[in-house]
Amino acid sequence: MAFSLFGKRTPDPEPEIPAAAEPAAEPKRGFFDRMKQAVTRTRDTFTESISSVIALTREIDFASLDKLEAVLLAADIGSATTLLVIENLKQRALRQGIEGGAELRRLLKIELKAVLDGVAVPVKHPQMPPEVIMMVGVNGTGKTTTSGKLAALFSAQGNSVLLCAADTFRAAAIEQLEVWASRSNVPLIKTKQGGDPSAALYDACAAAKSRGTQVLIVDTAGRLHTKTDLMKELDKMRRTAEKLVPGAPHQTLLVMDATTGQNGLQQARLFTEAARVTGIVLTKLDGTAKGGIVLAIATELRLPVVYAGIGEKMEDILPFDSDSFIDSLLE
Ligand SMILES: Nc1nc2c(ncn2[C@@H]2O[C@H](COP(=O)(O)OP(=O)(O)OP(=O)(O)O)[C@@H](O)[C@H]2O)c(=O)[nH]1
Repeated sequence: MAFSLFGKRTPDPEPEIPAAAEPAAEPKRGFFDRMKQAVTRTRDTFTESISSVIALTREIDFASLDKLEAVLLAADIGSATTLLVIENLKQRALRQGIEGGAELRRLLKIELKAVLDGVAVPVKHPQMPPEVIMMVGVNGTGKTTTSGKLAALFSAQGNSVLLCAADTFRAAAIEQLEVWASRSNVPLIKTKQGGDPSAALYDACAAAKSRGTQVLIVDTAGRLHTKTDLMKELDKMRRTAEKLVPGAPHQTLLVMDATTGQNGLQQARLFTEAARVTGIVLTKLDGTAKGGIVLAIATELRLPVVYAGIGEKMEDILPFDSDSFIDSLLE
């Protein structure tokens, strides 16, 4: 993956936004290593709780699977996922037996991957640029940061990118996005605080079309108001975008904070009902033991996690991949 985007470094006008790493400061780690590092705390908790079952050398019986069920229920993977996985393992045990802990671990990995792969949806990229990506979600989940990181990532992959600051509710969000834009050398369209987000989006769509820009990333406001208001605002934005760009927004990414665990799911539901969400960006996967929420998202929201935020720096974003995630969780 091309993460070689840190040659240029602009001075930091806003100290609260962590600076991108210097090329020499971070050794180039592979994708898997970065995912593994990010889920360290989740893995530690998970491994510790299931170790007594996984360590068994005798054939796995229903009592062991009930024990596994109890520890999975206590983890953040959610009850629906747990019940599904345990039921499948019990069927398997009945049919052909499960030799011991090592075999159980292998089967558990297969089951958990199947949960994630069951909701993977291919993105419908537009035939003509721009591809419009709208970022939605509750305050503080990391929408602005993620918009900046994605702009840098897509641009490093050779795409022309435009950022749109449609979070006109919080003045600092516009300034924050400006910093990210200048860091990644990506142009930005904004309006003043309190302005109409749809007006900013209209200008951005028009600019992206006339400039032949490939990707337009739209940072929206994250305030949690009533579902009706939220729907109205997001609907208006969608209609505005579609007027100028057929099929826009092509992706609506809901940004969720992994540290909020199961609580975040409830708020996420509001957005999935109000905006036609196509995928999840799960931020702050680093430093939380609640990474198992990825599985609850799949079972309960029926949406794929498409990117994972693994830190505060510009390069701290990974395209999500179920194999790397589950292999990192259950080495
Ligand atoms: N550790 C870590 N911190 C993150 C990550 N993503 C975002 N953050 C931090 O989370 C905080 C909130 O991020 P913002 O991007 O301002 O959140 P927002 O959703 O745009 O907030 P509003 O504009 O109020 O809606 C910032 O301090 C970010 O640096 C991540 O993947 N890991």
